[in-house]
Amino acid sequence: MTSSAPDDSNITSAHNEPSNKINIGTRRSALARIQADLVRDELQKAWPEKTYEIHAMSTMGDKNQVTPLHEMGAKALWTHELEALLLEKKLDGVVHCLKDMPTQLPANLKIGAILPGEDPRDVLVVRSSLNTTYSTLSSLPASSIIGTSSVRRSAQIRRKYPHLQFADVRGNIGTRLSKLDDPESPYTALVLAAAGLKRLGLDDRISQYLTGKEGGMLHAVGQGALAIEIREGDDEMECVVKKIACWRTTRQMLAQRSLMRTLEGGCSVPIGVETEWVKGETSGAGDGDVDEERFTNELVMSAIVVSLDGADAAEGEIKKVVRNEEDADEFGRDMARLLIERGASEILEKINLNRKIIEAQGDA
Ligand SMILES: NCc1[nH]cc(CCC(=O)O)c1CC(=O)O
Repeated sequence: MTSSAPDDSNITSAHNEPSNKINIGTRRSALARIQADLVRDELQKAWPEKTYEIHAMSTMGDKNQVTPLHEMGAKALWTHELEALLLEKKLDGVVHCLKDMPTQLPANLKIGAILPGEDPRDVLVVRSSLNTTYSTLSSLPASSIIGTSSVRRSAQIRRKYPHLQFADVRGNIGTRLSKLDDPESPYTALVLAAAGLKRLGLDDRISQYLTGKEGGMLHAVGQGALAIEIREGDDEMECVVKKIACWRTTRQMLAQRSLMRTLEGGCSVPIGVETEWVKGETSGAGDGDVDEERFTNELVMSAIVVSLDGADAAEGEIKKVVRNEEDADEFGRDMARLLIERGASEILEKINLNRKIIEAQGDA
């Protein structure tokens, strides 16, 4: 009934098949496959009469692990080959970590559904040989090397822990963990997303959970959430995936993505965010699950834009009633406006200018 195709050649045209067969695309990493299986299982529960096939494919982003991320056109690399198959109707939906999706999707594609979120936090993973000695960022000795290729992570850590150093680390989560533990490795610890580790059953590698309060680290926009990308106008597929969507997570994520879109930051720009539903003073009248919404219709968002060296930051926190997706979008724009008032544009302009100088010098 379900299988993982080893390569593109196994893909048959979905539009030639009976419409109760759903073709789901995903990347080839262990995590991507687990995520696709998770989505398939949920769909199967929601629509047991349909059949599902998962097509796992490697993408350019997976193959090229040498070129610095910000020089590769960033996020599109992980997604565009799968998106081409989606547009050709060889796939009906593509499962992504929402974090890896650009805020502006290609023409004729859209997010069909956002699923209930996994833990959105970043975590510290200390090298096996040292993880009984050190378990927090603050306990790491001076000049410890943190493996991360994310400027959002390194900039925020630099801000709070200026005695730490950083080195790039790339590859799937499994690859990164083996690089960390390799006796020859320079790394003392990595910072990773809790969601990926938990989905892989690697929670036992987590040394410290990082949040705004703990370690001064806000996570990436979209972190922890899975999204299903579909074609615009594919109303049938939209109806299928909407049944497994989570409206609460959807609104959080739309707010986060609206912030990022307004600030025009890609994944290579240090924007951190945290959102949480809290019990509001006003009640009822949402367009989601009214009973539940009565108790938690206010969204709190904390966000930060940091300079690469961690010296400058624009930060803010907003709490607001979010009753629908339009409110969520507006919430993100409000937060962007607040951060801009507090100097975010200057920080982002400086980062973009530095990148242009480096590119002009041909410095890979
Ligand atoms: N950029 C890679 C990536 N994209 C999504 C996740 C984790 C899972 C998620 O955030 O949903 C990861 C790994 C990481 O950052 O540690």
